[in-house]
Amino acid sequence: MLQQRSSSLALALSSSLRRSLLLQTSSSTQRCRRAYSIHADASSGAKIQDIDPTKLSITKTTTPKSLLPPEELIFGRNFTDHMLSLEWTASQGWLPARITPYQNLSLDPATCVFHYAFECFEGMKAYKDKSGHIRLFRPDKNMARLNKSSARIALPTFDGDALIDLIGKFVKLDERFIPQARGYSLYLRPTMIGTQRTLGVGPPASALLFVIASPVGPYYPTGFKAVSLEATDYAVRAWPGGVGDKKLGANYAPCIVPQMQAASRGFHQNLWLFGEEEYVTEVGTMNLFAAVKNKETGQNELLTAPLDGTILEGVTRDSILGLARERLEPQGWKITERKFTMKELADAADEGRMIEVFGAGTAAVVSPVRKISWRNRMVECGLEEGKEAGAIAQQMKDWIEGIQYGDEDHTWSHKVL
Ligand SMILES: Cc1ncc(COP(=O)(O)O)c(C=O)c1O
Repeated sequence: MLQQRSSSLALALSSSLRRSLLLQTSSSTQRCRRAYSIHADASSGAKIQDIDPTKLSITKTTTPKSLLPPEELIFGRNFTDHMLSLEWTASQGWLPARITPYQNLSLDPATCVFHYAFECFEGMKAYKDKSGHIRLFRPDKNMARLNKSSARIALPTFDGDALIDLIGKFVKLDERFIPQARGYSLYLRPTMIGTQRTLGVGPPASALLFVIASPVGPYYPTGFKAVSLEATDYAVRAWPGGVGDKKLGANYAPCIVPQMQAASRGFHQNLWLFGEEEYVTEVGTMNLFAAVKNKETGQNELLTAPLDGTILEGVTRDSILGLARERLEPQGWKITERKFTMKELADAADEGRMIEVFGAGTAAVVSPVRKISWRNRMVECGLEEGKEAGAIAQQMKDWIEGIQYGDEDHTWSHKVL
């Protein structure tokens, strides 16, 4: 029945978009410029529309889904009743947004997203606070990152505040899917794809931005479980001048085989190193933090790799750095964004200077690391026997969740009105 419903509701691209797909538009260079500078075109008087939230149309589902018991929620498997969609064409800009029942997309097999990976996405969450209000966590950061990602692959940019407004309306409509309990949230997946029907390699003249939502439970339902990592030295995820700092789907598929290889040897995730120096970069879908005692000064130092283009600019990473500078620095901690090597971590472990290591990302907030396999040895990451998290990881999770769930009033928490 589900299948029947999906196919009968297959999302047809609007007739205006179809028309524009048929039009042979101006030269690739011109289209590329438009994709990168949509706002400039709008301000110069051309009829290129940015997103206008007031033009939203809503078609509600006639077959609402039943809610799963919260303990049965599995990340990314179940979705809410509706989805938000916006089409873009090079000639018109952003067409009015639509909230419709959650449904299949119907795309020609020649659509450029299938051939040349014109796809970028975001991962963010909506939370219910104690008073029942919906809150988004730093959605402006996700909008800025999506704009950077889309611009890099010649997809259109957009007004981030306007999309936050629309996402708020979408989340409000599907609000019953957000359980009002600590640890639960609604995972939001804004996604943009190139929809031009062509095998020609060039900037897409049309795009689709859609947002779907999946209710999720706590990442660690029974408390933290520290993970073990395998440092990958035979493959690289990203390189200087590349696109590792953009959230492109094309960055993720090539990471699965090294991840599977690490899993086959009993590790939860692989840790991406870079270069002959074996700089520590990031893990799967998380940035990495290490707390060590500085060799020269003996000062406690919280380290993470710098934003040099080879790691994703994580919202959680930025939040941890902000909170650490505000709340740990006054306690004597040094907070550092710099390149550091796997050898430095191994030396810290060998010399009793390792305090703790943890991953940071939207899914888990923080993920404590017990050990890292590197060059046929195991680097222990400072967790005491029987402990699953260090004090800094625990403190960061508490601070960030306190803001996400509205226990602490903070400018990072965006209340959906
Ligand atoms: C490669 C990668 N690094 C880091 C992160 C963490 O980013 P954020 O904190 O914005 O979720 C993610 C998750 O989106 C990711 O996919």
